Amino acid sequence: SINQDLGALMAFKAASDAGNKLASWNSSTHPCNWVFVSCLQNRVSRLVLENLDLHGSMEPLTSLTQLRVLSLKRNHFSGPIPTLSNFTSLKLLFLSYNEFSGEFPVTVTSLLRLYRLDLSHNNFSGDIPTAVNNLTHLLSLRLNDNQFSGHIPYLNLSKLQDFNVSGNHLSGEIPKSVLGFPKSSFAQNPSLCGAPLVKCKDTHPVPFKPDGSVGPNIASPLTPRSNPSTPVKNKTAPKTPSNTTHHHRHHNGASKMSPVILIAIIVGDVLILAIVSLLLYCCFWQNYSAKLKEGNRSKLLEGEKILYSSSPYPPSSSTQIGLERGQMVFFEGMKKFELEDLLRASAEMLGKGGFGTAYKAVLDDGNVVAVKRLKDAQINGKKEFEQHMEVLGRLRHPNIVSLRAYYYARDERLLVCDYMTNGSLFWLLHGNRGPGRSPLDWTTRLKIAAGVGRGLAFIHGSCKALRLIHGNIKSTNILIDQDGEPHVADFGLYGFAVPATKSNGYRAPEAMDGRKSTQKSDVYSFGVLLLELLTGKCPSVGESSGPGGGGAVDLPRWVQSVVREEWTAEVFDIELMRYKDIEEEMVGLLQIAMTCCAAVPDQRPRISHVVKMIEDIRGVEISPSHDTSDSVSESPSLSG
Ligand SMILES: Nc1ncnc2c1ncn2[C@@H]1O[C@H](COP(=O)(O)OP(=O)(O)OP(=O)(O)O)[C@@H](O)[C@H]1O
Repeated sequence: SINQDLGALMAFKAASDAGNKLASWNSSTHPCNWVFVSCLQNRVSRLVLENLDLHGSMEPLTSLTQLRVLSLKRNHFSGPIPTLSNFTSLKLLFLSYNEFSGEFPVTVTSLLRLYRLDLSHNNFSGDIPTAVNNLTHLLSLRLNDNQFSGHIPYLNLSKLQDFNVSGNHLSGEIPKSVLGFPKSSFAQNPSLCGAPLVKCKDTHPVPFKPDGSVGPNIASPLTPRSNPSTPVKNKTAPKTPSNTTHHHRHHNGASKMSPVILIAIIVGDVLILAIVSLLLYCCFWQNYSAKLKEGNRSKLLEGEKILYSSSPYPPSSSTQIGLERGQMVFFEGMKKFELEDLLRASAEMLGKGGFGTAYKAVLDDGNVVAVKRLKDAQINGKKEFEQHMEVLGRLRHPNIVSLRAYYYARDERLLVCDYMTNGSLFWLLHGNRGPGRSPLDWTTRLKIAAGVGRGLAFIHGSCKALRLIHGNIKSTNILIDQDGEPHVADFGLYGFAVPATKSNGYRAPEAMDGRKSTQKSDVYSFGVLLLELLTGKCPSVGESSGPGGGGAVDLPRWVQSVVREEWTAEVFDIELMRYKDIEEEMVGLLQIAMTCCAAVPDQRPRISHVVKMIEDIRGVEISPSHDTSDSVSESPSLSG
């Protein structure tokens, strides 16, 4: 009960807090209200006591049976770690930067829900036990900067993304199962050898699995996570007997062959492979890239040609510039220019969407704008188009892309908007996944979620009579400006669209059968966008518009299919695993996203309410410059 938790915390304070840093812990108040303590269902679930000059033993804490998160990082705890078997709910355990000593705390290996274990920067010694393999959920294992010795055991942890044993006294060859981790994961172990460190001098035997078979490379950080469209639980393929015998057989067969023949075969294979690759490169790639360049150029020229075909005549200087075949209309905040200026501007195609093609245009005066050439679609007539633009052109909000001008002619319709220098959210989330990518950190994602919500809430609330909707919320329509602020683009074009019949991954179920979108279907799409931010997965079913971050998925259905306890380990973007203490915020946003994605439109909240809920997640204005809670953990060894 909570009284038992209170007793444990008071005993711990009495034993460890000589400096009285926990002065406000007082048995006459409820422990769930104490600093550094969080509760779930009236039990202590989270205790983060970092850098508080605490000493002695953590023993009294071991009776907090409902603890999920425990961090005692950067204190002066010493001696062996007590028995931790009572922590059956524990998911994150951070004991780094203390003076703990003794053997690896083997009772930790019975905490089957654990997915982050950080024992780094202590004085642990002895072997790293093979029993760490019991911790099948482990994403992060840090044992660096201790006195561990012996071999690194064979690790069969398929989810492991972050692994560090550097700065110990480990010896022998690095097992193949952890081969994919970088050098820094193993550095400063003078007797450790094999890839990615220097080759072993003696031919050490390949490390064997506990059952004696040769270990395949399972725990590589490059191993992709399971495909979310497949059933979620127990995705680690069990090692079948045939599997292991195969490795055995291979190993035995190879050992019978003379090393010279073996080397000759390998060298031969590599040579053939290299020649074939070179030929393929010469034949196809050069051809392909030439075509690609030509294709882009011709598209641009084609665009320009059509633009020039509706070439203007000397314009007047009034707001509405009269043209023989069309009119350029400017809205507030745009320095007037002539259509000719636009046509003369150097243009670069940004992309093609459902409504037309977008270009970046640099005007003579250096102003950069985005120009969208609309396809014919369902634009009924000039009057209707103009009325629509008049409404859109007046909308101004820090989180929407401002429409600055438009041009209407019989066969040409252009929209001129602010150009957003940092591209779309789609590219920030899914582009360039792989080495060298800088991931989108958690605070930025939260800030984008709140900003997009505010932009959408503004659109929904801007014209009560018209009940404006966006109709096409998706990550390519969220553009980021030079300050990293998100802007909702392409609003209001929905009115020109043919009613949709197919899913694009974001569309609400009721908006797919030809029915009109509503503000509630916008909320659904916004919910999917939140799931995209949280999972890093691309929801664009059937629309391959770029490199997806792990395949296209029906995100609401997938998240629903994962049991809640597994959300953290299964659902969240692996790139977010490097940030600490954000689990509750992520779960909070996930819950909001799922409410937005309710199947019945009436059960979805209004967007203004959603924005409030997002802002309440952190309780302070969400801005990266004031961020303190996303501490990037030291040397994350994620490589993708
Ligand atoms: N104002 C802008 N500033 C910067 N880039 C833009 C701007 N408008 C569009 N883009 C870029 O051009 C690309 C194509 O945009 P466009 O709006 O034509 O298509 P889309 O968003 O992919 O699809 P849809 O037409 O269904 O909205 C977008 O992915 C975006 O990156």
